[in-house]
Amino acid sequence: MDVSELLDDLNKPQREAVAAPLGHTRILAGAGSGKTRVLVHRIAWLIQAEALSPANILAVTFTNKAAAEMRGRIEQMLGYPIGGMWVGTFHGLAHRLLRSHWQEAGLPQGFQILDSDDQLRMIKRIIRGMSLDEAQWPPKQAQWYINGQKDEGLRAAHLQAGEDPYSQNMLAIYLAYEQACERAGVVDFGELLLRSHELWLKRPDILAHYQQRFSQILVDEFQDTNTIQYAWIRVLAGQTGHLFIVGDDDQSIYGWRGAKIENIQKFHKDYPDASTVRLEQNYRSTGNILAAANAVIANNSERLGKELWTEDADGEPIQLYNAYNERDEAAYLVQEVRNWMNQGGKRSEVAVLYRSNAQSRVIEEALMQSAVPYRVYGGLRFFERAEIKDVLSYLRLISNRRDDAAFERIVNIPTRGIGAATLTQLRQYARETNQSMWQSSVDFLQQKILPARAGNALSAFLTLIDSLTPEDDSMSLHELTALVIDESGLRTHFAKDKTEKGQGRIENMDELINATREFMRADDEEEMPLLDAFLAHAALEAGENQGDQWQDCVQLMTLHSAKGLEFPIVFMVGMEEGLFPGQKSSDDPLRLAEERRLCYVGMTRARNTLYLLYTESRYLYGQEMHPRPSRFLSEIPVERLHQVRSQKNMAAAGLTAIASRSHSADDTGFRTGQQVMHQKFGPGVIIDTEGNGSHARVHVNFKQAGSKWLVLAYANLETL
Ligand SMILES: Nc1ncnc2c1ncn2[C@@H]1O[C@H](COP(=O)(O)OP(=O)(O)OP(=O)(O)O)[C@@H](O)[C@H]1O
Ligand SMILES: [Mg+2]
Repeated sequence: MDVSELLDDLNKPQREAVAAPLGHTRILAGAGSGKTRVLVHRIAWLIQAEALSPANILAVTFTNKAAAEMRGRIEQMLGYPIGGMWVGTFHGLAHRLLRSHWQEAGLPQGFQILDSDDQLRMIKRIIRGMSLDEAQWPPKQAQWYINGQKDEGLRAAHLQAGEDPYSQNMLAIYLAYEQACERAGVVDFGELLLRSHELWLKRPDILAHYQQRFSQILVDEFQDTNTIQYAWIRVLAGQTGHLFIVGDDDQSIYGWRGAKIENIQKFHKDYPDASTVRLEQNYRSTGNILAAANAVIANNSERLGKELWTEDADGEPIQLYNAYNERDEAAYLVQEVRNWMNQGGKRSEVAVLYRSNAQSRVIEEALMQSAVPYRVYGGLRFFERAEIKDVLSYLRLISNRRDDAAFERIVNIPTRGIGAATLTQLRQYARETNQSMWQSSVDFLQQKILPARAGNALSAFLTLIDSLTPEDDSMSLHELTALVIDESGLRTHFAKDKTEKGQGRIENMDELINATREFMRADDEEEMPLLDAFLAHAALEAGENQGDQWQDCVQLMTLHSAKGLEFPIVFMVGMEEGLFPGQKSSDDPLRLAEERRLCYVGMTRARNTLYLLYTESRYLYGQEMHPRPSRFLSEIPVERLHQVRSQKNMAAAGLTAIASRSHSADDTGFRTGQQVMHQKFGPGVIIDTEGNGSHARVHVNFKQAGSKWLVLAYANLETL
């Protein structure tokens, strides 16, 4: 593609933006108006028309997937690879920077990334170590506090506790957490940005190097940057760098995680000479979809205000389906997907979007039963599954003995007789001597502090890790992974669990071996040991590459992770009050506005057909609900909607659909929703049933004991 062609498939304001003179540019425009397309063309323009080197360009995208697509698209346009360009997420880019400057940033060379689950465990331990009551000081709350401070660029040292116990304890936990991370040589997600930002501030020479290099900085989805991310960009741009930011205030959906819509306006104040381009033509959706989305978002106040129009025909009306319950909802969805496939459509052209991850299970089941391949983005991702994290923790400890989170996770998995008392002693010693758990263990063994049995068990564990650590690089990563799974005893451990769950865990571990076999280091990671590159990949990309990349799959994801994407067919499920908008948002105008933006994001993902589904009754989080239809549905002009079936039919169809399934009353003698009594656990409600005969199981939500799966043959349940 030569220079003139770069501008061919663009409208006038888009061309203006792509070919803008070097300087600061802000693009403010609604969904599907070509913002991302303009950003991609701009990069090609910088290289071709402005004769800049790809190495001068740094582009920030919202997901790793978007980054890969962007790179591919530009290479396709230019006809050659653009290795030197940096494109990635904020976290990915910050991570890359810290890998190159670990020493200057005060990190160990093999520092590992702590994902939010690891982080929570660590915080839990700290709270216990401080003898605080976990019920009164929930670890999740402390995690939220810590991450919130980091998003604002604040360390414990920057903060001052007030008089109240809340701020005092939170600050103390934050401080202890920072020290524990330091000791373990691990960084959490927020730390990646915070630390690279600090690195630049304390090392002007390093900053100058990057400022000289990255004269062009482009940011997609700017409306969802938080304080530290914006600060990071500003520092990098300095006096000479040029910023090209694109965003849509109506699509800001991460306020709950510290994103600041205001950054869009702040940008204008911080860079008064920036030119602003507005795009108003939508190229993605049909007239009906666009009109409906515009009508919904119009209910928000305090918008920067823009209208979108399309040259497209109205297209099909929006399909509104009133399901009987969540299974009926899933059954209808599967039926429509199959219709689409029968017409020659591809599965990957279909997206199912939900508000909460917990909604995916029923839909997954329905798709599975009909043998429709699907892929889940986000949610319980492959790399977040317990057994995978166990194996990864072994690998992490193999790579870095100071990784306390990994040590703690697997020291007694599978059980090897290292008890809580030993661990408490070790932790205390580690804190006092400011050493890792590993080093503390070594000291303990040398000084023969532990009783013989505990000492032997601990010593066996250390020997195991040492023996698994390769001495040279003659062993491939997947051989090492297989070895770890077998020698650690994890395989035998999980094989003892004969249920499907246990089987699934083994399959997952085998899939991990596949993942390590297929893993290829990125160009910029050549210096890094393959194992470390893989561990970083596992932490950063969790879930994004799940399933077989090449298989034609229906795409399942939360509304949040659908941002920036588009699909010919979109199903939005669970359009119900209490779920979407969520319960807590109903009486908080700010949160409600954010939910509405999320609805706008969801609707504008659809190109041709949009389905909105809601149910009369739903089991979620172990409770039965009888929700009202979402208020967002009533904000859509009726002439844009087509009610798919009448409510009465629906209820009947829903009932037969349920009765015809294996999960029905005939198999177990119980039905969902039934009240039961258990001798030990007390009263509860059946929330699911499966299997039959002696294998029949019921899932019961007990008032006191929480939810449990019980085998009917042994449960002695009484109906109430
Ligand atoms: N001038 C154009 N001519 C034809 N198609 C276009 C044009 N501009 C954009 N498109 C197409 O419209 C769709 C939406 O574009 P894009 O994804 O860049 O929009 P966006 O503004 O980034 O949307 P979002 O806000 O959802 O991120 C894409 O399929 C894109 O290829
Ligand atoms: Mg976009």
